[in-house]
Amino acid sequence: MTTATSGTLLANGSRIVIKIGSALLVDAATGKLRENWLATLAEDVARLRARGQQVIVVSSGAIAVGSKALGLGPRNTLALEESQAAAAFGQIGLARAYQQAMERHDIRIAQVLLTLGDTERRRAYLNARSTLTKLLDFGLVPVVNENDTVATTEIRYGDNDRLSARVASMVDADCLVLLSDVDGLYTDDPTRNPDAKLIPRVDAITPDIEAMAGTAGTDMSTGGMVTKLEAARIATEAGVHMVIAKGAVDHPLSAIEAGGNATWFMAHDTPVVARKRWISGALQPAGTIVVDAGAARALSQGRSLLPAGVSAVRGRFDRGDAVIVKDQAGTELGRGLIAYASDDAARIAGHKSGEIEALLGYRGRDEMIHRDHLALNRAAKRTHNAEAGQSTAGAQTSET
Ligand SMILES: Nc1ncnc2c1ncn2[C@@H]1O[C@H](COP(=O)(O)OP(=O)(O)O)[C@@H](O)[C@H]1O
Ligand SMILES: N[C@@H](CCC(=O)OP(=O)(O)O)C(=O)O
Repeated sequence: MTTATSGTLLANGSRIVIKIGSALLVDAATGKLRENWLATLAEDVARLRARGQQVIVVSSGAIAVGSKALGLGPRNTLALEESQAAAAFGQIGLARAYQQAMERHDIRIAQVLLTLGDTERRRAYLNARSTLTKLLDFGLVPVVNENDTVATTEIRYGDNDRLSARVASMVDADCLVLLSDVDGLYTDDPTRNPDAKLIPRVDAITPDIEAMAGTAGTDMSTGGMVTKLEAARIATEAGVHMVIAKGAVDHPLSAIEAGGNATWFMAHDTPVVARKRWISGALQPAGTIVVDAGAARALSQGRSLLPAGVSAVRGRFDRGDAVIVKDQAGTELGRGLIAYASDDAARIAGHKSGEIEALLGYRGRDEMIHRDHLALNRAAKRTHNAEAGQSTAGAQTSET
């Protein structure tokens, strides 16, 4: 991959998550936030937003700021309750610094504190996802950190590398940027081995790649490369590209786009993602299915389309053909492979799945389009997220 291509992945993504490490944001000697640097990051964020990109920041630094101000020792020497108290104190200063830096560009921020459990338990996950997407729809920049004060050993990440990857996967981001004190993954820890070489691109996180990762180089940070590779695995498996780059330069995002040193971890296409890409990009649609509002909302939650949610069938097609799915206003929601030929689809449209056999004389599939065969447009997913919280009861779709 050329550096131009890698910069393009950041420039072209519509949703970007940026993780900022403690060592970058906080001066180790004074424990003060690097406000001048933050100002250049805010300029970068404003530039991304001006071209229509949505941005989420995941920022570390609460413990580093709080522990210094409370006169406590380095982070790796603190007891859990000391670091939790330091985080509670430091988080206020952290949020204020982001607010001041961003409001110079008329960007409003919102604070979101999450634990590991919040990204793993389904209900909490769905709530966190809809809050984040609602904030993006409102035009805000969510600033996320771990909810250190409530997190017990079992439910805490302890590192924002993995948290940021979960957030990126949760909101269906295109690109996750880990800004660090190092400009990428090296063959060995470059702070200990001067012969270590930068690896510009990783397509698969093999045992050889894992063997290169060491722990953190400063006593302010946690995890080092080990948690960054774990983040890369979470992100790439969820279809999110990830890049590790040096943050300690002015305008660090511009530097990445300009093709500066970095390591890119390329997103995987899972079989379902690959099939959906093929459905939406390669197949010529033979007809159109119009769905009602409840079905449109529930489709965007990832459910299958049942006949009952279909209000019109247009065109002539066979079973297995690609069709366009539209809402009643005529907006394309996505494309999918239909389980019925057009005549049968028209006959069962608006009917419950249990009536299919009586209507057609054979027991076909319950779903008109199975969710694994439905490639939704991003905007359709966002519409749902913006409306999440509204009841989808009665929506004519299926969890299958
Ligand atoms: N193979 C490696 N390549 C690059 N850095 C490595 C490697 N192994 C260990 N490290 C260490 O990881 C550090 C970055 O992680 P960390 O200090 O946790 O940063 P952050 O605060 O940005 O999360 C580097 O400064 C380096 O000391
Ligand atoms: N939640 C913690 C940050 C945890 C963390 O991952 O820190 P870092 O390794 O510097 O990214 C804090 O705000 O201090």
